[in-house]
Amino acid sequence: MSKALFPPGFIGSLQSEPGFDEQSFVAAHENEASVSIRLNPFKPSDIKKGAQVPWYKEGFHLEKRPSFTFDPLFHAGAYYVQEASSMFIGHIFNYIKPDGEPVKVLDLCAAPGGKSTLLNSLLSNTDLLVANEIIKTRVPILADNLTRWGTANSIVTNNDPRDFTRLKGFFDVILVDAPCSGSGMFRKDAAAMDEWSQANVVLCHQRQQRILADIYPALKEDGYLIYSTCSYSHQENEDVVDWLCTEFEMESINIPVQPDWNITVSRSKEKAAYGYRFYPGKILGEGLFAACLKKTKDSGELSAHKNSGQQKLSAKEIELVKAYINDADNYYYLKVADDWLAIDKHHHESLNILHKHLYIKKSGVRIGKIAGRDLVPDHELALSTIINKDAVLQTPLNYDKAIAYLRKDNLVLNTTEKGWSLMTYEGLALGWAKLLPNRVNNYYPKELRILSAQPV
Ligand SMILES: C[S@@+](CC[C@H](N)C(=O)[O-])C[C@H]1O[C@@H](n2cnc3c(N)ncnc32)[C@H](O)[C@@H]1O
Repeated sequence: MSKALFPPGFIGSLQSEPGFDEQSFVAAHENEASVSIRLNPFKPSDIKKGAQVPWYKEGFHLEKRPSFTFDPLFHAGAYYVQEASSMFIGHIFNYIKPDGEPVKVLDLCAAPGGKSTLLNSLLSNTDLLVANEIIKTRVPILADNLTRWGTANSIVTNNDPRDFTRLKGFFDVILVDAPCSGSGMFRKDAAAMDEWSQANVVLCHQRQQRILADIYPALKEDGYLIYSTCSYSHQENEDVVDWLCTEFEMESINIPVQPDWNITVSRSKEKAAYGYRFYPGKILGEGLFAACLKKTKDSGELSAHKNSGQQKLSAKEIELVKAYINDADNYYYLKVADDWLAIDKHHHESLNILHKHLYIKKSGVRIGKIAGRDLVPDHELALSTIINKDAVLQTPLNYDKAIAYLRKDNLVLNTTEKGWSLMTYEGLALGWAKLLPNRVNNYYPKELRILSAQPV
C-alpha cells in the first residue's frame, strides 16, 4: 500500500507518536498481514508450526495462510488464529498473576474471543473467566470459541459495562480491550481505513473513558487492569492511561520486555505511565497498544448476597449426567430449562452472584438433556476437556470423512456400533453422531457447518 492510500491526515497524525517509523511502517503495509496461531494447551495436537512468537510460548507464526476452515483441528479447538501482537496480553497476565491463589478475571470487551481464549489458557480450574460482550449478535461467536477451547471455568455474559458497577471489588484482573479507531488493523481489515478520522479518534477516546469509569468499581483493591487498543493514536492510549492514573487510584506497572522484541515502550505525558506499542515493520504482527495498572484503593465491598439456594435436582439424573464427566465430583451441576450444565465447583457462588446482576449466556459446559433414561449429549460436551471419553463411543474419522462430517453431509461409516458416538479427528473430538443399524445421523450443529467450497 502506498502512503497515498492511507486515510487523509493519518500518517501525519502518527509522526509524533512514540517509536513511529514512517518508512518501515509504510513498507510493512505493502505486505499482507502476518498469520499466526496460538495453541490450546488443553488439546495437544501435531500441528505444523513455524517460528515461535517471542513474547508468548504457545504462539507460532505461519509462513502462509492455510485454509483454516478446511482444517478439522481448527474446528476441534486445537488452536486459535490470532495475530501475534495480541498475545502480549498473555505475557502481561503471566507477569501479574499471583502464584497459587485463585483469581477471577473479566474480559469486558470479549467478542470474538481471541483474548478470552488466551486468558483462559493461563487459568487453572479454580480460576474463573467471565467473558462479556455488549453486542448481542456478537455473543454466539464468543460462546462458540470458548466452547471449542473446552474448559469448564468460564462464563459468557451479554452486558453493558455499567451493569458491572454493582459488582464492587469482584474481579482480581480486568481486561478492557477497548473498541477503538482501529488503525492497527488496516492490513487485516481495509474497511477500518474508510472509518478512520481524527474526529473518530476523539469519539473513541471519550467512549474508552466511559467504559473504564463504569468498570473501575468492579476491580478489587490490588487488582490489575489491563487496557489495550488496536490504535496508534496517543489520545486512545497514553492519554487514557494518564487519565486513569489521575482520576482514579491507579498506578502504572512496568512489564519486562526483551529489547530484541522491538516493542516500543512509551511513557505517558503526565504520569510517565508505561505503555507498550507494536508497529508492523518493527514486529511481526499487527498494531497494538497495551498497558497494565494496579488499583491501589478499595471501592467498597460487594453487598452480602443471600445464597439463592440449591436447585432441587433429581439424584438419579445427576448420577446419569456425572457418568459422562471426568473427575465428576469436581463440578457443580445445574439445570437451566432442560439442559444440564457443569461448572467447576469453585465457581458455584460466583455464578449465583453474577446471575443476580448480569445476563448469563453460557456457563461452564452444557452437558445435554435427559430423555427417559438416556442423555442426549450436547455439542459443548463433545468439545469439552471434562468429558469422560471412556463412557462414550468414539469413531475416528480420516480427513475426508471429517470434512464431510463438518459439512453435515450424510456419513457412511464402516461400523457395527450403535448409539451416540464422538466423531474424532487425530484424537480430538469434533462433535456427535448417532450410529443406527443402517445409517448415521450427523448431529454437527447446523449453524457451525462448513458451507464454502473446498479450495483446490
Ligand atoms: C477490539 S474488540 C474486542 C476483541 C476481542 N477482545 C478479541 O480479542 O477477540 C472490542 C469489542 O468491544 C465491543 N464494544 C463496542 N462498544 C462497546 C461499549 N460501549 N462497551 C463495551 N464494549 C463495547 C465490541 O462489540 C467489540 O466486540
